[in-house]
Amino acid sequence: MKITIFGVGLIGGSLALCFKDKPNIRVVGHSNNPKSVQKYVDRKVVDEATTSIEEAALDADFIFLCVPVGLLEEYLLKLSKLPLKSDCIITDVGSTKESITSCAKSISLKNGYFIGGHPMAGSERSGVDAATSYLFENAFYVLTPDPEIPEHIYKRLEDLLAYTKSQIIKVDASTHDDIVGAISHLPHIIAVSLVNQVAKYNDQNDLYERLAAGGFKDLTRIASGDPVIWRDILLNNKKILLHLLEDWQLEISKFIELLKSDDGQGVEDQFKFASDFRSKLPERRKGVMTSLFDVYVDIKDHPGVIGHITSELGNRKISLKNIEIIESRAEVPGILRLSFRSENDLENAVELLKELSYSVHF
Ligand SMILES: NC(=O)c1ccc[n+]([C@@H]2O[C@H](COP(=O)([O-])OP(=O)(O)OC[C@H]3O[C@@H](n4cnc5c(N)ncnc54)[C@H](O)[C@@H]3O)[C@@H](O)[C@H]2O)c1
Ligand SMILES: O=C(O)C(=O)C[C@]1(C(=O)O)C=C[C@@H](O)C=C1
Repeated sequence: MKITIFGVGLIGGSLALCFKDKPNIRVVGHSNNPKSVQKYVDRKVVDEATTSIEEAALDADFIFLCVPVGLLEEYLLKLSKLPLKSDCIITDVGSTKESITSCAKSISLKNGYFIGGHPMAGSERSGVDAATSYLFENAFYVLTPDPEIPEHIYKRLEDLLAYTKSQIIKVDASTHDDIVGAISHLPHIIAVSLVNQVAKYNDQNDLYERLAAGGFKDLTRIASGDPVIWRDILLNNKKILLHLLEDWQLEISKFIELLKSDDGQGVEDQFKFASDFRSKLPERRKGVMTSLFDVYVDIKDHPGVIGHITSELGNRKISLKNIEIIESRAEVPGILRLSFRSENDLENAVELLKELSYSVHF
């Protein structure tokens, strides 16, 4: 089976890694740039790579379009003019679904079928170097098949995506764009605006930058997303985003009023409502930066404490996926976030840390 990936970046590269070395699968990457083609092969992200669209598409059983949203339709049009393998499935990973699914409906693919897709996992990083086979694990993977897509074709794509260990969910394209506009695109705009607001104050006094800590960093991680990727997403979902931004202005105005009128109860109510809603969100829909299997450990500020924890874990053959110092200031206890790849590793680590009298929480 041949799987072709156009755009072997964060998402395309991660998909390639999910499929590579699986039985009877050959993964082929495409790039316009001969140096990138060589890099994909050298890094073993794909089995083969080419700069020729025709060669990449020829005989492919599945084609994944993983380029920026603004290029998806162009690629689909090019593919529609090529002789595709019978029953070839073309899918995309774009963060918006309405325009590409309408485009697919308006053109006829020779022998092929188009099914829109969007893995709800990612990161602020981009490019093939950020790709990982774990990216989609436990995340939702949205598919937006046209009602006319035969069930057995849809099933073929669903079966292949099992390699991503994601959870497939079928949603219609326009509902997808409404919801993802609110839970992904709007937050990216807010994060960027907030960072830019603070950057202006920082021009006058760089203490802003130096004091920016947990809250600011947590809220603004996504402001580091790739500018071209986000330009395309926001312009493509402009209609929905303009409504959402108007609603956002109302939310902000609410706070202006509450503060102007010293309405402490109103402020409390806003926080309480938000906290109640947030606590109901599913525990884990992870990107590469978060994990289902995390534990937080309180650590005292003395030399060797991190080494002690990691070597004790190593002695018990518990492998760490990631380690992060959340807070570390002289004389003040800090917090260590330890991430594991499996529930079993997490449980063993927690047992060990408790034995060693560390205070752990989740
Ligand atoms: N970043 C995320 O968190 C995320 C999550 C889900 C879906 N997506 C979607 O996935 C797609 C890819 O995003 P990404 O984050 O992997 O970006 P990326 O920048 O890591 O990868 C984009 C790929 O497209 C290629 N590309 C860029 N411009 C090109 C051009 N002009 N011609 C040919 N190829 C070109 C790049 O070489 C790269 O391989 C986008 O449609 C995005 O909306 C992104
Ligand atoms: O985790 C992140 O950094 C992301 O931005 C991932 C994220 C999101 O907003 O949740 C970004 C874009 C996608 O299309 C899907 C997922």
